[in-house]
Amino acid sequence: MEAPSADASEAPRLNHEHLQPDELEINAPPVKTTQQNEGPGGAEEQTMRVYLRIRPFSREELADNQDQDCVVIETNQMVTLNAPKGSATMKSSEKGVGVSLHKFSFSQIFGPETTQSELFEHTVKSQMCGFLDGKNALIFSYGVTNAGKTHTIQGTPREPGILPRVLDGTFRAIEGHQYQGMDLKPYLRNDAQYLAPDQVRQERSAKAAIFASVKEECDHPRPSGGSESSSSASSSLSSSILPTDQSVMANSPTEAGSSQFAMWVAFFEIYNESVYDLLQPSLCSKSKKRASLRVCDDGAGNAYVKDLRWINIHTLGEALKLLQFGNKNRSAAATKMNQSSSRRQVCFRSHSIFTMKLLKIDDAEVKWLSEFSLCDLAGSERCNKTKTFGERLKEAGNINNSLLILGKCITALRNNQTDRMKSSCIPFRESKLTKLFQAFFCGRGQASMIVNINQCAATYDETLHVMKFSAVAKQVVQVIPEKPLESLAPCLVGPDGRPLVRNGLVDGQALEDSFPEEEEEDEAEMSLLPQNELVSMIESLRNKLLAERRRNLVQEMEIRKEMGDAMLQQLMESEEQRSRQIEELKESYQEKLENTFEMYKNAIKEHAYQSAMSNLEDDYVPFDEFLAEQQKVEALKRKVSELECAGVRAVSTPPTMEQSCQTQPSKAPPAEADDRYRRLYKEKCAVERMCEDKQELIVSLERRLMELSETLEKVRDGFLDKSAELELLQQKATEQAKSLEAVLQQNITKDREIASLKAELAKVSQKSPLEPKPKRGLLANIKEAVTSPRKGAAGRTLRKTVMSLTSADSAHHHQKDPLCPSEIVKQITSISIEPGVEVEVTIADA
Ligand SMILES: Nc1ncnc2c1ncn2[C@@H]1O[C@H](COP(=O)(O)OP(=O)(O)OP(=O)(O)O)[C@@H](O)[C@H]1O
Repeated sequence: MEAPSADASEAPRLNHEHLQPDELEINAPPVKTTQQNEGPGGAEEQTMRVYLRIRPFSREELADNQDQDCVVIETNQMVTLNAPKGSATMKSSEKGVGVSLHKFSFSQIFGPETTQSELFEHTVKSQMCGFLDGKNALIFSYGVTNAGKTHTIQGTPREPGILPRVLDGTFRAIEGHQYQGMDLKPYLRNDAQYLAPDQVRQERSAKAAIFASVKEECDHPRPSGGSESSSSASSSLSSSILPTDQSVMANSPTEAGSSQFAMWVAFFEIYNESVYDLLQPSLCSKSKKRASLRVCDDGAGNAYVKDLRWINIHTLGEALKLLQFGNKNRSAAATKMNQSSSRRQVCFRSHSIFTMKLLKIDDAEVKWLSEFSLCDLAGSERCNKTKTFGERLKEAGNINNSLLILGKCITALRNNQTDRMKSSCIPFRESKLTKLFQAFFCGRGQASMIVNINQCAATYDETLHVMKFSAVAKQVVQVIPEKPLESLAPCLVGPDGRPLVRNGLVDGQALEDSFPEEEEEDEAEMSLLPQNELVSMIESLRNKLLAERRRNLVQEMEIRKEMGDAMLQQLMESEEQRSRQIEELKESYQEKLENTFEMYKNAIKEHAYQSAMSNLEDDYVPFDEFLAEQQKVEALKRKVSELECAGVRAVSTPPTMEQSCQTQPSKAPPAEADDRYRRLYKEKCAVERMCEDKQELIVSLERRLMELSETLEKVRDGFLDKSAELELLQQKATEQAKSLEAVLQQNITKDREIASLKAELAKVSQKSPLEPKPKRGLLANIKEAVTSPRKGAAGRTLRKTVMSLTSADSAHHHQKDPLCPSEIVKQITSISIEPGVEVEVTIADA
């Protein structure tokens, strides 16, 4: 194992001591990475080729800060994975469980800059050459959703993937040697069937129907749910491959001579553990329910898909049309893998398998038949991370289950090979996928795997899981027999051992009769056995059944646990969301309440002011006027006193004013003085009258002033009363807000209790899953808490909504604005409120 880099070893969590023995074993470079050993009988022994392809970051991912150096390519065979902060791996390593750095070795690593052509040259091309020489090959792409599996297998019109390149290479190699008849067709898994003329006609019309519907699609394109296929795909694909891959020309089948080649293809998917033909013309309409196909045994231990449609093709264009047709039928879904992104993208939810069969025909005799399958596995994903539910959860469960079984098979194969003493059963038959690929793992052909990963920090844990899986796969040793090719020629024998091939051709009807379906064949074989053997067989079958059931139970538990976890997570999240909503509601209610009180306060103040002003209006004397009157009085008083003084000075022995007025003068004054005296006396009397008038006016004004002061006093008292009432209302509102808060607190406590009960429920459901009970909406609870009358205070609380006030009492006023403050004030003042009676006012939301 390569030593970690200096930087890595300095980091506290990255040293070797933290590496688990498991990891050390996984990361150990395989003994037979590139070398091939000679097996018994000249068989070729080699480890399974496992390639790693790292896809480049998308612009969105870079913007989302997904580039955290999680994947570091050390050499072209060694890669290091560094756990990013926040990943489950990092969290476990921080707790001292596991490590944050993992190293993995591969047959070859292809970085983000690798082109499709380079990938093809260094991975699949050798297998394609083997295919042209009669060898079987299987390529499967494995990785999490959105890791680039489909891009690797199919590619785009501008960057064709390995499948179009294999097709292109094959057609170039057999160019000029194509078998034009359609009467020799693949049959079962390894054999060929001779077709009668009417069967040939059926084949031709089936093919024509598919191409017609593809043409229709091209003429009336509709939004594609899958890959980037388009009407121009075939031509652009073809033109983009042709100039680059000239080297393929050199790989024409060995000793082609006068031999001819027929190419047949099939395209199917495994979705929710059911096999569906993707080349069924009726499928495109999607109106009919799809018929699932059976996986049967051909009698020689090879699984095949019964009734699968095989189409004879002669050009790359035809092949690409079929690919395009099949892609439209694939089960896909829109996913949001990137947590922070709202962009959804279509991802395939099934394993798709495109199989090519090449028949080498010499003098109307099938010399050999080779098979090349490309399997685009559905993306493995964590249900709880991607928030899958319903149908998606079922799909994810099936995908994860079939990948789990694939992993089990590979692990069992590796274990059996490393410790031949402990040969354990390999569970190929537990899933359709492994059942179909079993032959490849047992030496029927070369299998290789392309592991696709992205470098996103968000999917680090899943990527690590994929890498661990591939590390095990890489240690599987494949034994491929080096038999002469002729011995692999299609051949069938019946139960009596007689070959069914006549003149190199297979009699289809005889085959149908001789090889019933799997179950029937088992029965037939068993009936030939003696009774005691049958009993022991039954016993062993029963044991197997029990073991199988146990395994299934464990698997079911695992799946249930994962589903339970996902549901629990979802529930917790919805609880969190609800608590947030409650908080928001609480805040908005409080704000509304405060606004309402502010409005009331202002309205009451205004009302008090208005009423004070209207009282004042009646008795109002402008201040200037009042001052002017007072000044006049003062002036008059001054004049009186001046006149008095003047009178005293004018009369030498002046009588008192009273004497002068009431008695006759005792001595007659001289005439001049008498006149003057009289005049003065008159003036004095006039002034006195004026003084009296003014005095009266002053008195009356003073009285008015007193009255005004009293009125002002009253108004002030009224205002103080209103303020006191307002204070009371405010206190009431505060109490109400507190009680609302208490109710909300109770609700939150109840929600917490519910959450803890759910957690318990989830735990219990791991043992015995229960249906989750429907819950009462929290909003309903809040509404009820808010609207239900408080007990105890019922007798003292007058409830009246402004809405009802406005509608019942003054419906004709302010119809469009029920919360008009002046209207509210009027309504309030129209209610006579007894002292000590609380008024609770609820503002109904307009
Ligand atoms: N090597 C690459 N270079 C450029 N773009 C790539 C590469 N690999 C993948 N992509 C892009 O990444 C996106 C996801 O790729 P793709 O659909 O092949 O993923 P997938 O693993 O097949 O996903 P799923 O399993 O969900 O179907 C596509 O937009 C594809 O074009």
